[in-house]
Amino acid sequence: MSSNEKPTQDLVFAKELTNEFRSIFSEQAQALIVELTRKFRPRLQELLVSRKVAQDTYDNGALPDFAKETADIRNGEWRIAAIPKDLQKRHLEITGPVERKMIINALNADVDVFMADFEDAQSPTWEGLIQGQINLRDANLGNISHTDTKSGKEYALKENPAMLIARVRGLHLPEKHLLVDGQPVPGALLDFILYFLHNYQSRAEKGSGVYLYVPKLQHHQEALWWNDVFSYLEDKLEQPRGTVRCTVLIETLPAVFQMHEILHSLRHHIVGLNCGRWDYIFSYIKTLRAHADRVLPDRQVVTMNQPFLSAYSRLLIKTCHQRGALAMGGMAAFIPSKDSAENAEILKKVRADKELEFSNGHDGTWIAHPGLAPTVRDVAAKYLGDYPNQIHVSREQDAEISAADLLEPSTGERTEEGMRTNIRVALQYIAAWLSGKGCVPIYGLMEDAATAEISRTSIWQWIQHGKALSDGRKVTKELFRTMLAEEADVVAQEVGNERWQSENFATAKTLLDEITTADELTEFLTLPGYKHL
Ligand SMILES: CC(=O)SCCNC(=O)CCNC(=O)[C@H](O)C(C)(C)COP(=O)(O)OP(=O)(O)OC[C@H]1O[C@@H](n2cnc3c(N)ncnc32)[C@H](O)[C@@H]1OP(=O)(O)O
Ligand SMILES: O=CC(=O)O
Ligand SMILES: [Mg+2]
Repeated sequence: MSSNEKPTQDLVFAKELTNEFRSIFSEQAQALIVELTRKFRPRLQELLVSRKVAQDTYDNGALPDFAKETADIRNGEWRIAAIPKDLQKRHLEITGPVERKMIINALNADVDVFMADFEDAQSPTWEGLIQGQINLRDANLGNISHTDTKSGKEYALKENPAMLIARVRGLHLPEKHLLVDGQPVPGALLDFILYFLHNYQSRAEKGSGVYLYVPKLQHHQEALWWNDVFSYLEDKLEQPRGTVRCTVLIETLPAVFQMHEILHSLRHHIVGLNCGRWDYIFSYIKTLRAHADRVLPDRQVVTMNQPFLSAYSRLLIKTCHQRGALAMGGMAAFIPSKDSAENAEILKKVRADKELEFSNGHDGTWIAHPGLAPTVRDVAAKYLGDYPNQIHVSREQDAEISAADLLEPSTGERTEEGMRTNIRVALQYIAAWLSGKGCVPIYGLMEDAATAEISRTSIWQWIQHGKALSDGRKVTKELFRTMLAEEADVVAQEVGNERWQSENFATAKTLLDEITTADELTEFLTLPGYKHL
């Protein structure tokens, strides 16, 4: 097949392609998008319906549990395919959106891996995503460079940059700018096809594969769908089985009960699981939305020390090591401060969080900012020394972790300050996301799609269950609306009138109001948000 661009009849672009974007949508790319969409979209649509069916059972009182039908897989003796050498050591991974400057900075940071994010850290604007594909193609070719238009600063790759792993979008997100047979192409499928097509050759020349993170799975059948997609494109492009190697984020509550099954479904393509703790907390709220006894307290107290989160991390490690897979830790949302005393406190908190992860048995972990690398490297070295990972450390002797442990209700207060902070954070994040920025610093923390989801669903859940704040006031729609008006004024003061007007704050306020006061929980804030992009 020629790789010259020639639009096919079956594929409709909502926007005219720029010359640069045409290099991404070659004739071959277009044909693959049509073929794989036709082949895999119907099954994906069924899987998304199954999510709703499962949620109905939880809304009717059932709790997630380990499935009887798959006990054989959980109890069987098997391991995933051997992990490629260049993926065995992942002590430290930095993450960030697929922006050109960030990619270069991340690949040059003192980390083992850069997770380039089409998901939580990336607002899915058409321009941002397709430019992101160009950026990652150039990064894998080793010829990425950038000049900052404001500062004039030049950016180029250092020798031996970090390993690049791309995270595709979640299965729920459509790509409305690209239609096949009149319907949007699944965003995740598009990200995968383009990333595979434009990078498999440069990766193979390095003796490496196409490495991915797969987010937000809710069922092992979804893992099987991905497995089939990977195999199909490998075969189509005559690449060996296992060219794609993925790490799956366990970041939904239903998925934690299916970790063996997910590893098994993807055993020829997977290398590990990751504790995506922020989406996991969001999913805990979402899945248990109807369960009044499991409503979470203030976001600030839902740390990895909460029993349900500790059980999740420990079970993930035990499961992975039993199957020869890496057990990756998650993101401490702290970012460095310019104030040295404040920064020392932040580093202390990051160190404590990472000590907990590595001492539990994680093989690596995430940071949001290069300034955290020395601290976390130090912790990794303490636990792993010269070992690439601690898969050899069996957790078989650890106590059983039960469904009850994974679902344990949390203790902690719901405070007025917690509620007001949730409102300000969600408002500012949604405004940033609508303006094309998927990850922003807010009040000293990294905020992205997953953390913002916790803020807004917490309030929704408090309203639905009529929970009381620590001062005795019941959380109602009226109380929320009063606070939203007040906190919007605070944010307007903080950001100034010009930014408030130009950066979608008014739209964000309306959207936050709608999704927080609706009686039906909005599945993802990015779905109604996407209508505005
Ligand atoms: C829940 C989850 O899914 S976690 C995964 C998704 N989230 C992420 O990926 C978060 C990634 N982190 C970030 O996006 C950023 O760190 C932010 C937005 C939180 C803060 O960024 P900034 O405000 O630019 O931070 P700051 O001004 O301190 O940056 C200093 C330098 O470090 C760079 N930097 C900061 N974070 C990163 C990063 N994650 N990767 C690469 N470079 C980075 C900046 O580009 C800047 O470079 P420059 O000096 O060349 O201009
Ligand atoms: O993707 C990571 C998370 O914590 O969510
Ligand atoms: Mg996530």
